[in-house]
Amino acid sequence: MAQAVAAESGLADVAAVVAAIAGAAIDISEVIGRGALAGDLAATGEQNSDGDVQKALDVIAHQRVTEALQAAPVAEVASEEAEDVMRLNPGAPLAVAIDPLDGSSNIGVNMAVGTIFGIRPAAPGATGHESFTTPGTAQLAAGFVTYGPATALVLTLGEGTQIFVLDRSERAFRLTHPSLDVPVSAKEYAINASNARHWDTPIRSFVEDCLRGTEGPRDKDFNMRWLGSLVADAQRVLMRGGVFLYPGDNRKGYAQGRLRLLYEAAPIAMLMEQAGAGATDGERRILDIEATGIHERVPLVFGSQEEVACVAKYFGGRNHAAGRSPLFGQRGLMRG
Ligand SMILES: O=P(O)(O)OC[C@H]1O[C@](O)(COP(=O)(O)O)[C@@H](O)[C@@H]1O
Ligand SMILES: [Mg+2]
Ligand SMILES: [Mg+2]
Repeated sequence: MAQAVAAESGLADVAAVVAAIAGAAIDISEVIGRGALAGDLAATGEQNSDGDVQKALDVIAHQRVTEALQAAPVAEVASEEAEDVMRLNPGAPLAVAIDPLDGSSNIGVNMAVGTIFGIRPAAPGATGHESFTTPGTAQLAAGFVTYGPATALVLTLGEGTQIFVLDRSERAFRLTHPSLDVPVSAKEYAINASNARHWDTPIRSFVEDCLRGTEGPRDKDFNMRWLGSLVADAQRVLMRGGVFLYPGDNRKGYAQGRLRLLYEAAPIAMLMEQAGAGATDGERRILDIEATGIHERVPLVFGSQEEVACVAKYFGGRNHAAGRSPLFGQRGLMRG
C-alpha cells in the first residue's frame, strides 16, 4: 500500500526503499510478536558506535533492514548499529539513515519499540559522510514503524503524514489515517523526569510551570506520559497532540541530549511538520540542522505548535551552553 502511494507520487526509487523497509519491518514484527518464544531478545552483546550495549533484537533488526536495503536502490546506509557509513550499491540514487530498533530499554518486557528512517539523495561518488551532512530538509521521505499492540508504519513523502497498519493475515500495510493533523494546543507532555536535577533552567522552568497547572502561568492542568520509546511517544503526539522533550542536560555525554539527529530527530521532525506540528532543539528548527557526523546527537522538542513555541520562549533564543550559564536567570520567562 505504501509502495502504491509513493509510486503514484512519482517517487519510484523512494517507493522501492519504503517497500524494502516495510518488508523488513514485517519480519521484525513477527520476531517481536513471538516475545520470549523467539528467545531472549534482550540478551546483551557488544557496544554499538554510541557506547550503548546492543541487545539481541538490535542486532536482528539491523541485519534484517540491511539485507532489505541491499536489494533496494540504496547507495549508503547510516545505521545506529554500525560505526561508519555502510556502502551498499555504489551509484544508486538514495541514502538511508536508520535506527533499526528504537526504544531498546523496552525490549523483553512486551512494550512498544520501533524502527525509524530518513531517506535522502545519495551524494554522487561519496567516500565519506557527504550524503548525510545535508540538513533534514533534504529528506525525500521519512517514517517510523511502531511494533506495539498493532504494527503501524507512519510515513511522509513530503506531502502530509499517513499511517498504515499491518494486516497480519495478508502481510501488507493498509492505509488507516490518510492525513494526520496534530492539534495546535495540548495539555500533555513527555519527558524523562528522573533527569530533572540535571536540566538547564529553561527546561526546568517549563516543566515546573506545567506541574503548577491552573495555579501557574500556563493556566491549564497538564497530564504526563512517558513511554521510554521515542516512536511510541511520537505516535501518541501525532495522533492526539502534546509535546515531547529530550533536552541536553548536565550529565556527562548528554550536553546534546540522548537522541540522534540523522536517524531519530530529523525523520520525526519531518513527520511532525508534515502533520502540522513542530520540532526544535530549543533554538533552531530541527530540519535546518546539518549533521557533521552520522551519530551526532541533538536536543529534541517536538509536538503541538503552541507547546513547541512555548518551550522555545523559555530558551529565549539562547543556545544550550547559554542556558547552562550561571548568568542565565533562575526564573522562567513566563513567571512574574
Ligand atoms: O533512557 P531514557 O532517558 O529514558 O531514554 C529513552 C530514549 O532512548 C531511546 O530508547 C533511544 O533510542 P535507542 O533505543 O534506539 O538507542 C528512545 O527511544 C527513548 O526516547
Ligand atoms: Mg532510537
Ligand atoms: Mg536503536
